[in-house]
Amino acid sequence: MNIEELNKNHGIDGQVKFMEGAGGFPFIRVDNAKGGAVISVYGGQVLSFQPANEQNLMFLSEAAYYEAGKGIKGGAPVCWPWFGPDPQQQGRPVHGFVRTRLWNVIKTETTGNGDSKVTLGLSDTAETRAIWPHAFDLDLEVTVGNSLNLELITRNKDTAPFSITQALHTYFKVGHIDRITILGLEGVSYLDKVDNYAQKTQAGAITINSEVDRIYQDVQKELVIDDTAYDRRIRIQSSDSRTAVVWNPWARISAQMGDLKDDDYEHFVCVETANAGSEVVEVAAGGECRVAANYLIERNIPELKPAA
Ligand SMILES: O=P(O)(O)OC[C@H]1O[C@@H](O)[C@H](O)[C@@H](O)[C@@H]1O
Repeated sequence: MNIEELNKNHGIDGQVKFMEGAGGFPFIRVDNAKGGAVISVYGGQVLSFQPANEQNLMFLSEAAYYEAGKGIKGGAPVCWPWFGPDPQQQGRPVHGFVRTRLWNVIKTETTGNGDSKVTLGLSDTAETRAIWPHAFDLDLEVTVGNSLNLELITRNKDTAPFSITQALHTYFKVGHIDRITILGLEGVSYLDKVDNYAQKTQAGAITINSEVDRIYQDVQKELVIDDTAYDRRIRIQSSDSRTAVVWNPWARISAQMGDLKDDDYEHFVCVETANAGSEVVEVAAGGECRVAANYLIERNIPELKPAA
């Protein structure tokens, strides 16, 4: 992909700029009055989002790999057409294959309210059909404004239905893992991956003090990460998703992962907007399905302040 041509065809003066990023991958720098973002065309992956006068929303590992065939650790990887291990146990990659593909730039635009919108896309090729034998168009629409909006659209170009699971596997930056609470999953049942997929029920808000890897099912629309270290709340509003995945690797796994520093687990949590576990989506021939997440940072919430 030629950066000069990308800028000529899709750059927007002062707002959307293409550049060569880490690993030689094309990156997109988005800036407007409300916030900024960096998007990698490799992986179709937002790497950072920073509303004006705010800390970054996202964790991006300093030890991340920027190499063809490897996922970039951090930001918002796209897991598709399956979430987690290969559902057919054929040794295909965990979380599918689109996070390790170079996507196409479909279009860039400024919306009516001054947000910047970038649409990336990926379609089947002989190589993808050898991994997953279906014809598809996959689009990711990234809208950068006061909040960050991600919408993933799957179109089935085949003559037969296909089934997918999927996730927006976002890594949220937190002040310290000891100082966060995740709200909105109280009383919700989940599969506990660190306890052999045992089915459990969430008692109260989530706090994290050991490895957590859970698939929550029948989830309502809004979740909140309440971060008292950064004195902010991240509001996660999901559409067309009934599954939420909460993941923190904790110390041992963080130290084992080559693309995380030993203590990185203290500074992120993944709260993923998904269709996964028992929520498998069937897409009719010629049909489409969507999943979307909106991330908004709120600060200085009066009800969080101690009474005067
Ligand atoms: O592939 P990544 O980005 O390292 O993420 C891996 C993790 O992703 C999470 O979504 C899964 O629930 C975990 O089981 C898994 O370990």
